[in-house]
Amino acid sequence: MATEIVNVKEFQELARQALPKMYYDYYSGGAEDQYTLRENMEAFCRIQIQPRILVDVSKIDMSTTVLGYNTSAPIMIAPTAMHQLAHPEGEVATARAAAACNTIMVLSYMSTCTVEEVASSCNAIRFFQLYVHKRRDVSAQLVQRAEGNGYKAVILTADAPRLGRREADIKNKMISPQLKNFEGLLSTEVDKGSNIQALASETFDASLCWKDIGWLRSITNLPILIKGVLTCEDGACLGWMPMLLWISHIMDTHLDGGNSLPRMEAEAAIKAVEVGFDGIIVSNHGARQLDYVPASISVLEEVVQAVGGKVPVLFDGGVRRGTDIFKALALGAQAVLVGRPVIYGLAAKGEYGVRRVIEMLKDELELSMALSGCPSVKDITRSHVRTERDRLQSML
Ligand SMILES: Cc1cc2nc3c(=O)[nH]c(=O)nc-3n(C[C@H](O)[C@H](O)[C@H](O)COP(=O)(O)O)c2cc1C
Ligand SMILES: CCCCC(=O)C(=O)O
Repeated sequence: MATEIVNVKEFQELARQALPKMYYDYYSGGAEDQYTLRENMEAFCRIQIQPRILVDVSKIDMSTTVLGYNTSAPIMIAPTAMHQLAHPEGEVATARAAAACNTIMVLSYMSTCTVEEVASSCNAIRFFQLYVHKRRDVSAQLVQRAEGNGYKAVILTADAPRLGRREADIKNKMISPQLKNFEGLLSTEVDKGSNIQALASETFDASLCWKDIGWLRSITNLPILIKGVLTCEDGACLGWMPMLLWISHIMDTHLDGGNSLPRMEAEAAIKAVEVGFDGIIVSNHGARQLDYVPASISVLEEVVQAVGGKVPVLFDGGVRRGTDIFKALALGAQAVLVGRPVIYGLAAKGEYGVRRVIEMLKDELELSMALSGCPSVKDITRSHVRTERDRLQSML
């Protein structure tokens, strides 16, 4: 008899056994040295939980809202490309699992099932992730199809003017399937170099910048969130060195103020709000773009502070445990998105596997809340966690 799967991480090994190496490497890999890939998970380990005792936790309520939509728990499915390489039912299976768990799914611009197929497969609440294509009319058509098919928000991924360097994909000559969303719109059969790389360079508009957001507003009435903008060294410095914060405070107060590192971080967050985004996703793209950026959990708090509650802040990168979700909520995220574990569940056991992944994370979060004295998500506060920065500050 097969041994019982007891946590999300164990699905990774099942996926490795189920998938051709080329696809497993594509899903699991990160950029270059994969430093940030390791950091995304290890940074969670450096945050401790500070539980409260003797709180009535006989009932735990994990439900929350994201952009006004009710969800059973603050856990969403991150946009990840090409689910049919993991399982023949692809994104349709993922969406059905999302519906069964009452969780929000973000469909990738690079999906293998079409926007319409996913929409008609179930009643999951769906958001649509957007890459801005070099041919703007292609992206505009996709956004309008999503809006017409009941997707509730657009998530603009802003950390991919070019594709990160994933060396396994280069070695494996990773090939992407034909993406049905683009049938009749453009050819995705590109056969030079690493096909995935060629697909990306054919697609991504590297000239996209802040001033183009007006164009995006003009093509849709949906709320627009921005994903991946706020992960930079600035936040990590702030997290690691309280002295730098102090020095920067002095610089801000007494010098020109415009060039200090933490200020730049805050400005990026504020800019996203000023430009009119309806939400922010703190993300380093699962460590697949620029290597040596900080773990996304280590910059979350600075972003939350800079945004100051004006729009919701969501989070992704390295979430593998209910305690990870608890930590992200304590640091100010409204919900987390989960990327690879969902694909591993899909590869191992199809729709059922995705459901199990989400259920396991929900069960772990519920237990974490009970054991830390938090009967509802709003009871999870900043003082329920202790970060490295807190520990360093307490030494001063
Ligand atoms: C295989 C794979 C494909 C991805 N495809 C996309 C994509 O099409 N669009 C996007 O915005 N992000 C994409 N991402 C990034 C995820 O949305 C998310 O930021 C990341 O997976 C979160 O980290 P985690 O995998 O540790 O949970 C992809 C990630 C992976 C692993
Ligand atoms: C060209 C496919 C890009 C999908 C993506 O965002 C990723 O693999 O991280």
